[in-house]
Amino acid sequence: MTAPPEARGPSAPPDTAPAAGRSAEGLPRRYGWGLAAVVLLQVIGAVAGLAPLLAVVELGRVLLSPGPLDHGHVWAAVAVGAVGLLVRLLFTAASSGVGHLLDGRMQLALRRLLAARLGRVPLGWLSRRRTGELAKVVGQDVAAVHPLVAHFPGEFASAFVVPLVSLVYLFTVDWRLTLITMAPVALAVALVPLMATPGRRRAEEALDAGMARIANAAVEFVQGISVVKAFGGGERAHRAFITAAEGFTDTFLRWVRGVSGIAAAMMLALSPPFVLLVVLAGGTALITGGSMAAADLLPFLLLGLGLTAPVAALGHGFDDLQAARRALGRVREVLAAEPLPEPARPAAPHGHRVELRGVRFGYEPGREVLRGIDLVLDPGTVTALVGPSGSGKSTLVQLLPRFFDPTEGAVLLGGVDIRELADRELYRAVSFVFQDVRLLRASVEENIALAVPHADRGDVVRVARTVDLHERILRLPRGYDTVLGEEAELSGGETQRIAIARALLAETPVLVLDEATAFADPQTERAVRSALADPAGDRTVLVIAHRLETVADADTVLVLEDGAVVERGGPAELLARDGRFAAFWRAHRSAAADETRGGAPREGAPR
Ligand SMILES: Nc1ncnc2c1ncn2[C@@H]1O[C@H](COP(=O)(O)OP(=O)(O)OP(=O)(O)O)[C@@H](O)[C@H]1O
Repeated sequence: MTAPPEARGPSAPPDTAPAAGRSAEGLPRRYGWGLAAVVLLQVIGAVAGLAPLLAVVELGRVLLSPGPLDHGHVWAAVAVGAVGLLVRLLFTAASSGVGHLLDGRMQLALRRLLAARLGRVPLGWLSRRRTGELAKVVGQDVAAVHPLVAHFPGEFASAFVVPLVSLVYLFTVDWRLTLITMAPVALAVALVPLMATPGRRRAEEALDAGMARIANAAVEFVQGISVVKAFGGGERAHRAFITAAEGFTDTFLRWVRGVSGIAAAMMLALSPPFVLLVVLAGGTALITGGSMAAADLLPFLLLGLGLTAPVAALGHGFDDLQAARRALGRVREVLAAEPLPEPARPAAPHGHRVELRGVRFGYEPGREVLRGIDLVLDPGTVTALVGPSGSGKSTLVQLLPRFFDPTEGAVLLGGVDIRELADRELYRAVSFVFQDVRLLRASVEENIALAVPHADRGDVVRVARTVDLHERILRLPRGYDTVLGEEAELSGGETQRIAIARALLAETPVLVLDEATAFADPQTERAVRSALADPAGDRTVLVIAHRLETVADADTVLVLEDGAVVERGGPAELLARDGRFAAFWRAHRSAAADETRGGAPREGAPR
């Protein structure tokens, strides 16, 4: 199902519509005329480039011919040569200009397509991808189309047209020496298929994969460097990088071994000395045999070299071309990622009661992480989700903001399947604070007001006060205008509180929260509590609870085990039942007691 234009998010630029001709495949069609112009200009330039050579041939003929010098002929040849040179200069420059312009446009279009697609893929798809991997696709891989657009079409066309025109001319001079002159090119062309065997393609793919492994190992090493240093595991982390680099060396050597023989043979066949040798040997034989005039050798010497040069250039471009083809393959793979289906006719939710009906979900086929979840979250209630690590808590809460769609069953908001809601509608209703908070390289104010871009400063300050950040922000170099990540860095707890402030300012009726244990400072705990306490009293809250306080204050507790709800009810009721929840409670209470060195646990008893 594709979304009609009106169903797209407000931020989608108009050029990103996935309409016909706006796919990666549609790009060559969209820029077809431009590409044709690049080819035509290049061909005219290249053919005009033959004129100076022919002029030299003519001059040779005139100067070598017996009798008085025909000045008119000489000047005509010089003029033709000069004009040819000028035309060549102008046209190849124009071709290159248009090619680079097109290249810029196509790269922009591809990046827009990628941005549009990345904006529509499930959020969960993005969180599973490595950052380095996607950055490479959007950056380097898109840039790799450069030779494909700016250089290859023109070079490819002239590599055919120039030799063809030259050959036609040479045939008119002497067909036998023409055939001899063609021998080096024919030899080189015969070697081309050996450069594109499946084995070589595999070797090239292995080379790319090896490079990607190095990039990932480097990114991971740099990202985790602080942890690695702190735990003295520097060598271990280096090892991943070194292993990747060594693996790459082996792959590279295999690739070089496979290609070097063919490449050397091609270079030899196309090298000027070899071509000259062939032409001279053939020409001498014909001249001494008396079947060709000595002056006729000149065009073969001049144009013969011109036959091989474009083919040699093509050979160099071939590797770039292969690399571009593989890069485009990776771009296409991202573009082929299934977007979350959007409804053709978005429905409107009635209220903000959340319901999960028979929800099943697995990241991979055959391995279910959620196995039939039924639950109702009523407005004005806080539901705490507890359960052992890996039981599926994060997966479950991520279904509400549509990180993924359930494989079976449905998530309903206000009685409507969230798949039937427009994105905008869903994110107006549901906000989330998960552990992995990303701040934008933007001002503090913009970061807090992400969901409400036109919020006034007063509101931003109000939520910042609620999460205990106001004083801290005032201490930043430029207060609320400080650009995060550039002018100032925030701590983990402060980052969490920015995310909570963001959610509070959005005032969505549904809030999904993962209580981060990593940042359990008193201020962040207070911020979480203010997020859970709703003055208006009708917010629907689902929280992955790690602290007993949160559990104790919840209206309902759900105990999740192995993807299924094994217990549900009020905390006091569950405690009285002495089942899974009671065990969880006791375990956490003794942990909390240990933390306070045997003192009384901080958490109160369930209501
Ligand atoms: N992106 C993913 N791709 C594949 N499997 C995943 C992914 N995320 C989680 N899982 C798997 O799904 C199962 C449930 O994970 P989930 O993170 O939902 O559990 P959790 O209860 O939130 O755990 P924790 O409390 O440790 O965060 C685990 O077995 C996990 O390995």
